[in-house]
Amino acid sequence: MLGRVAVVGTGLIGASAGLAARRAGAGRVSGWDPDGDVLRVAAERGAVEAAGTLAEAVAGADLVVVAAPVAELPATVRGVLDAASQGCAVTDVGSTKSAVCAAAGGDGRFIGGHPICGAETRGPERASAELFEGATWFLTPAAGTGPGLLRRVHGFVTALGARPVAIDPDAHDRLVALTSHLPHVLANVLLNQAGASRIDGHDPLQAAGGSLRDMTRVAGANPRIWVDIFLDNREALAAALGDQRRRLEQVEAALAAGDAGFLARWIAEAAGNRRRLLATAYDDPGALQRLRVHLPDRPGVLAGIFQALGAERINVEDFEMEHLSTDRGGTLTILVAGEREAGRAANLLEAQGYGVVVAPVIDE
Ligand SMILES: NC(=O)C1=CN([C@@H]2O[C@H](COP(=O)(O)OP(=O)(O)OC[C@H]3O[C@@H](n4cnc5c(N)ncnc54)[C@H](O)[C@@H]3O)[C@@H](O)[C@H]2O)C=CC1
Ligand SMILES: O=C(O)C(=O)Cc1ccc(O)cc1
Repeated sequence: MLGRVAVVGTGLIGASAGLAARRAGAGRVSGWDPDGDVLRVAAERGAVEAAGTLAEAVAGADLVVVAAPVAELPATVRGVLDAASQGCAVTDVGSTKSAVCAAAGGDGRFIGGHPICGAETRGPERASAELFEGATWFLTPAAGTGPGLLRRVHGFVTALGARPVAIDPDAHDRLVALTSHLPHVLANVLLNQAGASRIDGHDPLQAAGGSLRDMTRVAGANPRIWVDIFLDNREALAAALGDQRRRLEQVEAALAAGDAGFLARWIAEAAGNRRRLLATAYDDPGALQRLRVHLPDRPGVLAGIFQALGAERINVEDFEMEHLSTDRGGTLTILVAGEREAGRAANLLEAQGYGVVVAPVIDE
């Protein structure tokens, strides 16, 4: 039983938490956001019941979820702890944990939190009750955390479909510097580098293939969130960037020396690491096959393909649609488990007149 929940900051993550809490049977979900329009939309979407003030939202709650931008979290969490009852658990969803945990000053009611999921968008318009399904959700219990309150936050995270993982706040910040903040920095660097270049009159962005698109999905993500995250985690991020620079220098040196052996070993090491990365999302990543299908830009084409695969009971593990232009159509990438299934899917789509390229996701 989730009891009464309050959400402070009803943007993308806060409103998603509200929707998911309601779906999981929370008694009542009240919400507050300093932006009246955001709060109104969150309420219209059924994520929260709008409260007039932070104190009104928090009054009578068993659990408060603070979902404000990282720079606002220390002061907001302190304000929530002042307003909340002695038996109320308080958590947050911020992308960094050290500063907000320090600001809570050892108050046993606060347990930091961070769901590892999201979208390159913001605001309650895009909120979804399913956002947290299957996601890792870090929690930072401390020595003074009350066991009953930890059980409440743990139960809340589980009820939203996520997997709670306990971690020390500083370790959390070093870990996400590597897994999330560094990739976001590099996505912006890659696009700005290609975007600022002209090669013999050509704009590289007009001629980019799948690798640039795949590596820059998160470029340009919500600056209201990401400026705060980069600055708040600047130490761990600087260390990660320093290590990155040394690794790039190794590649530069191998290129200068024509060291094919180094390059082959380096690629093989990355293939092994990619297998371990995918193993967290797929049961047998080695069996995954990637089908690339070029599609015309016409309504119903995608539905037709999925219906045909569904009728043959071919399970689509994952897919992505890359739209090129109205004239050039787009590329559909489908992941299917097993060579036999991939072959069946390719035959089916070729019989419908599509060109299909099949390749293993991990090329041994
Ligand atoms: N977007 C994502 O993919 C993820 C974001 N996070 C974290 O979740 C938090 C919220 O991010 P989003 O929902 O994506 O951003 P958002 O921009 O959609 O929502 C943030 C909301 O916080 C409100 N806000 C600003 N100052 C506030 C204050 N002092 N008190 C209460 N609310 C305040 C804003 O008006 C806005 O509605 C951030 O700390 C972010 O680091 C965590 C995991 C994933
Ligand atoms: O995986 C990523 O880096 C994302 O882009 C989604 C995301 C964004 C912010 C977080 O704090 C956690 C996950």
